[in-house]
Amino acid sequence: MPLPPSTLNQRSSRVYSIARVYSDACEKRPQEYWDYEQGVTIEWGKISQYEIVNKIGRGKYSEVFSGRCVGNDKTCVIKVLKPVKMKKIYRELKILTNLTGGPNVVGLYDIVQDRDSRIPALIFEEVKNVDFRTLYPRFKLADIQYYFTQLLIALDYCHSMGIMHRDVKPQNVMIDPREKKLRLIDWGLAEFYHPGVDYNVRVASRYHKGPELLVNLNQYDYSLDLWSVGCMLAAIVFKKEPFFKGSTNPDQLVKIAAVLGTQELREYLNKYGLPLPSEYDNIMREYTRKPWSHFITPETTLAVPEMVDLIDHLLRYDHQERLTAKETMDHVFFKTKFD
Ligand SMILES: Nc1ncnc2c1ncn2[C@@H]1O[C@H](COP(=O)(O)OP(=O)(O)OP(=O)(O)O)[C@@H](O)[C@H]1O
Repeated sequence: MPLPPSTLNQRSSRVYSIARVYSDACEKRPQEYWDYEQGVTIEWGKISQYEIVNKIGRGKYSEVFSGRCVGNDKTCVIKVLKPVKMKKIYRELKILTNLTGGPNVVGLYDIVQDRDSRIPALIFEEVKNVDFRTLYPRFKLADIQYYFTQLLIALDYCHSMGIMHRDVKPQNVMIDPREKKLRLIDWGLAEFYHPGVDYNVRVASRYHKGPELLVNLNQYDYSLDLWSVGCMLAAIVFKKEPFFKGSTNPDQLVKIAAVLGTQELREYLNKYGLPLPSEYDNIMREYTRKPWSHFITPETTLAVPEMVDLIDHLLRYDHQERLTAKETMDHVFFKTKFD
């Protein structure tokens, strides 16, 4: 039985931006692949198979525990979802089932449901993560090359599968340095990309939000994730965590404009025929673009020219100008040997 038409791939009446790569990744796959509106068929596992060991995290949308699988005594992570719209739960499940097994994507072992509350819990592989505030300050250029290649492999994979992560930030990149293992987690805000569709700009976490989200440019795409990668790299290299530290969402764009320039922001908006939202009327100032050398100090030994050039090609207002995940991996920074 064919599925009824979906609202998820309905194009806007004015299409002004389309992804430079993988724009047809969903359209070329069957509707069952991306349509989570009609509900998804879930093969529920047995909750009795898992035991909670202790609490390891609390997010906006979940409580996360380390756990044990009774059957094979393997450790796992149990993410108990908070009650949100079923549509959001279906989306996370559909995306995870499509991506699990992909390179550096956190592995989904099982989906179980509490008998009484019927609240779903997701069972994941556990990563022995070292907090980024401890790990990143110790990174040498070779470590950045290695771990960011792993992150870009995960991103290029999900983009090629028609999925934007939309919440890339250090807290969602689990790294086990002993095993040299990196896994991209938290697919709760991820979404399928369809060309010409207007997306909600209330995604990602403030410090890693791309300018497109802050100016209400709804036709964004995979390139949003590359802005967030640029923010992560700039924070590590210029020893400024986070690199853009806005106190509110509008202030986040002000912090970006103070580096990339206000005239350059206007040129970006003009290209796509969008106004600067009125919420900026009283807070945006005329900033001139700062050269990257402004952030170089005796401590920023990681800021070699290849690295600075890479950051420059990621932290671009214009989402269409940013390097894609693949282009980033091909950048000279990743081809240079550092010791
Ligand atoms: N597979 C895993 N291995 C190790 N730790 C994990 C794993 N999954 C989640 N965590 C921990 O739990 C925290 C919350 O998980 P997750 O980001 O998936 O939940 P969330 O409710 O969507 O969070 P947020 O509100 O930050 O988006 C993570 O930041 C991490 O510290």
